Amino acid sequence: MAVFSMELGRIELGSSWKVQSHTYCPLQDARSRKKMLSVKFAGQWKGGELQRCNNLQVVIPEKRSVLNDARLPSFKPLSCTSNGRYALSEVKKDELSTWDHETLILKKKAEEIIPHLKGKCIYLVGMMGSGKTTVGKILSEVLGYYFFDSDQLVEEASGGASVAQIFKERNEQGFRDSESEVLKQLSTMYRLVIATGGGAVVRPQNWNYMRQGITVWLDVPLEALAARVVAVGTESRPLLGQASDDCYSQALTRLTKLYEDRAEAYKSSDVKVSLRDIAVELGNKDVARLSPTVIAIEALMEMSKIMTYRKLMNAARS
Ligand SMILES: Nc1ncnc2c1ncn2[C@@H]1O[C@H](COP(=O)(O)OP(=O)(O)O)[C@@H](O)[C@H]1O
Ligand SMILES: O=C(O)C1=C[C@@H](OP(=O)(O)O)[C@@H](O)[C@H](O)C1
Repeated sequence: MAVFSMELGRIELGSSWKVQSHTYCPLQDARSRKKMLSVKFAGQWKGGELQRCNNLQVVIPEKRSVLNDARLPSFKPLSCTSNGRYALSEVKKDELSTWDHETLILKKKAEEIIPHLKGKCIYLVGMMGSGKTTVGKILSEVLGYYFFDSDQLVEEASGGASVAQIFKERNEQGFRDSESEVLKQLSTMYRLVIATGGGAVVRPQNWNYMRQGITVWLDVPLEALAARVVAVGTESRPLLGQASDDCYSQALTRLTKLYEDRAEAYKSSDVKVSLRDIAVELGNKDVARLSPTVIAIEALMEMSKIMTYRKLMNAARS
C-alpha cells in the first residue's frame, strides 16, 4: 500500500513504489461529471502482486501538509489495470476510508515523535509471529529509518543458510551466537528499526546492545500467534517442530511453553504494545482484525509516552 501526495506537477510516492516516470492530467468523467484524475505510472509496484493495487489510495493536498488541513480533497481509485493506469474519483473528507484515517494518524504520530527520537534505533521484540517484521517495516517507512530483520542478517552472515538450516547444523547455541553478534553490530548504528528474533530477549548480553535504542514489545495473545504461524507454515521456525496433523494445537502448545520461559524477559522492554488492550480500547474488536498500521500507531504513541515521562524525570532530577 502507498499514500502519495501530489502538488501541482509533482507526485511523491511512498518508498514501496519504484517509478521510472509518471504523468497525470485532470479530466472529467463524462457520465457522472465527477472531477477525475488520471495518473499513469511507468514504474511497478515493488510488492509484485497486482491485486495489491486495489488498496492504492491517493491523497492530494492543496496545501503542503496532508496532516494540517482537514479540508483536503482526496481521491480514491475507480479502476486499476495492468498497464499501470489508474482513474481516480474525488471523495469527500468524511468518506475517507479507515485506511486513509489510519495512514494519516500514523504519519502525524511519526512527525511528532521524530525530533524526540534523535535517531535512536527501535528494537521490536516479541514472540515469533507477533508482527515484528510487518510492523517494523511500516515504522521504518514512516519514520524515514532503515529496516533490518535480525534473522535475515544472521542468515547472510552464515553464507545464506536459512534459520532452520543454522539450527540443524550449529544447534540453537550457534544461532544465538550469531544473533548476538548481529545485535552487537547494529547497536553502534542509528536510525534503524530492527525486527529481532523472538528468542533474542533470553540472553542478557543482548539487552546491553538493545538498550542503546528503544525496545518495543509486541504482546500478542498466543491463540492469535498460533493462527498466524500456522497460516504461513511452521517450517521456517524450527522451535515449533515438525508439522503434525493438528498444526494449530501443536503450535499453541509450543508457543505457550516458550512464552512461559520468556515472559519476564519481554516485560523488561521499554514499551509494551498489547494487542489485547488495543482491541478493548476499540470496543472489544477481534484481536485478529487489528491492522498492522493500528499497531504501529500504538507503538509510536507508547514510545512517545515513555520518552515524555523520562524527560520529565530527568528534568526533575537536575
Ligand atoms: N496485524 C496483523 N494482522 C494479521 N496478520 C498479521 C499482522 N501482523 C503480522 N501478520 C502476519 O503474521 C505473520 C507473522 O508476522 P511477522 O511480521 O513475520 O512476525 P515476526 O517478524 O514477529 O515473526 C505474517 O504472515 C504476517 O503477514
Ligand atoms: O522465538 C525464537 O526463538 C525464534 C524466532 C525466530 O524469529 P521470528 O520471531 O522472527 O519468527 C527465529 O529467530 C528463530 O526461529 C528463533
